[in-house]
Amino acid sequence: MGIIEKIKEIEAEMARTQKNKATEYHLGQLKAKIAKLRTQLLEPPKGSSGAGEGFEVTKYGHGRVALIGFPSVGKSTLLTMLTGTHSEAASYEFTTLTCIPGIINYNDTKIQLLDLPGIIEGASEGKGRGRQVIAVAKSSDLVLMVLDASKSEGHRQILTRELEAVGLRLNKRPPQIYFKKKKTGGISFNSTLPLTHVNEKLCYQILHEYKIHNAEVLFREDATVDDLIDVIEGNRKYIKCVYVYNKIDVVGIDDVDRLARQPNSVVISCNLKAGSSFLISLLALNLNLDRLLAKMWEEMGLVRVYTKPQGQQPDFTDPFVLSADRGGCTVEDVCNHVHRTLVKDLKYVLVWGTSARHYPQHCGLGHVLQDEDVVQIVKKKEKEEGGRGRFKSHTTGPARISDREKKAPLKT
Ligand SMILES: Nc1nc2c(ncn2[C@@H]2O[C@H](COP(=O)(O)OP(=O)(O)OP(=O)(O)O)[C@@H](O)[C@H]2O)c(=O)[nH]1
Ligand SMILES: [K+]
Ligand SMILES: [Mg+2]
Repeated sequence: MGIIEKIKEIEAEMARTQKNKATEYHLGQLKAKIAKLRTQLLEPPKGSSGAGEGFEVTKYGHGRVALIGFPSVGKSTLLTMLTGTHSEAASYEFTTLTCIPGIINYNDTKIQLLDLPGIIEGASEGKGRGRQVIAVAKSSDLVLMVLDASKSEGHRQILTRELEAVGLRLNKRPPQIYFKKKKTGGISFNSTLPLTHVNEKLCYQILHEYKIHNAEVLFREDATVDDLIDVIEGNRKYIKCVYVYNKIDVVGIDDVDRLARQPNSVVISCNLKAGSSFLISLLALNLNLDRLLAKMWEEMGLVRVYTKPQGQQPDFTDPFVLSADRGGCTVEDVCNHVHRTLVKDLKYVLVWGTSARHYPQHCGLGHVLQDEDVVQIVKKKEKEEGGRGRFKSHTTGPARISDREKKAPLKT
């Protein structure tokens, strides 16, 4: 029996089993069995890179965004409109067969946008090009789930299920469960609060299913069995998702209004034909793509940091772009962007902007920067070479670092 058949069989058994106190252990065990099989399913066939032909696109720019959706919802049309890169669009399904990259220039940053083939129900089991598409989604910083505003709302749930089945978790944070495998000592199970979904026995049973007999488990929130399995599997990818309802030109204003009010959603139209009603043309004058870009930017959480040479204005067209998800946003991270060895030469930085308590603030390596902050990097050498004098002219406070900072020079 193949893996998919095994999953189907267990799913059928779960559907048959009534949910109650007496069956919760059995159901938990079945969930763990399915999770293990799904992980097996994800392992690339021996000898392949896993990506698949036409899907190996090099990362480019400051972040990667993937367009995921059913066929013919308008993914390619949207890519062409946002990036200027042409991706074939047509009224038949599966027009796009590979991964097509484009670049969005936004707020002085470059964001890689990837057009992908449509995926269908069963994609997680390998239907269509589902597996390749999902692998690309996993490599992204943000997923734009493109939906057809005129089609069933169930599509959003079906797609979410497909992505969840392969370990993607949309707009969720990792469960607050500490889990560590041990060599000996048995299983220690603790929680910092009363649990309503999982107890010690259920936890043991799940771990037993994974043949784990020595481990430390600490629940820091009232997590579920599924959360526990996610933590044990350890291969889940937590990724942000914006739901993009396209083709609002073909639905009524009430539907547009309802969809636009859903969390993490943006309504757009890529196809404003001459025949559209006056109201819709007004509403879609700019097709709401600017709103989509703004939402995308907000969700990516990119942090632009401008460096200011002494005695000069910063170059506001050329930021260093950092991200908490990709490498971090501290002064140290900026230094590493500027030059590999800068950290060891750094004395401190002066910071202007929203992360600073006063302007400029003296900061060390650990200081966390915010979008549009300006930094001036002061190196140790500059002082010895008489740089301190020049530097002095830019500070409002004393240009001397305090004795405390001398002892722990790079900590704030
Ligand atoms: N009415 C309307 N039609 C649209 C809109 N956006 C795209 N279309 C049309 O929808 C059809 C499918 O568009 P595509 O861009 O090929 O869709 P896709 O999601 O890339 O499709 P696949 O690559 O086949 O998965 C085309 O005929 C587009 O012209 C829109 O906002 N409104
Ligand atoms: K199409
Ligand atoms: Mg397409």
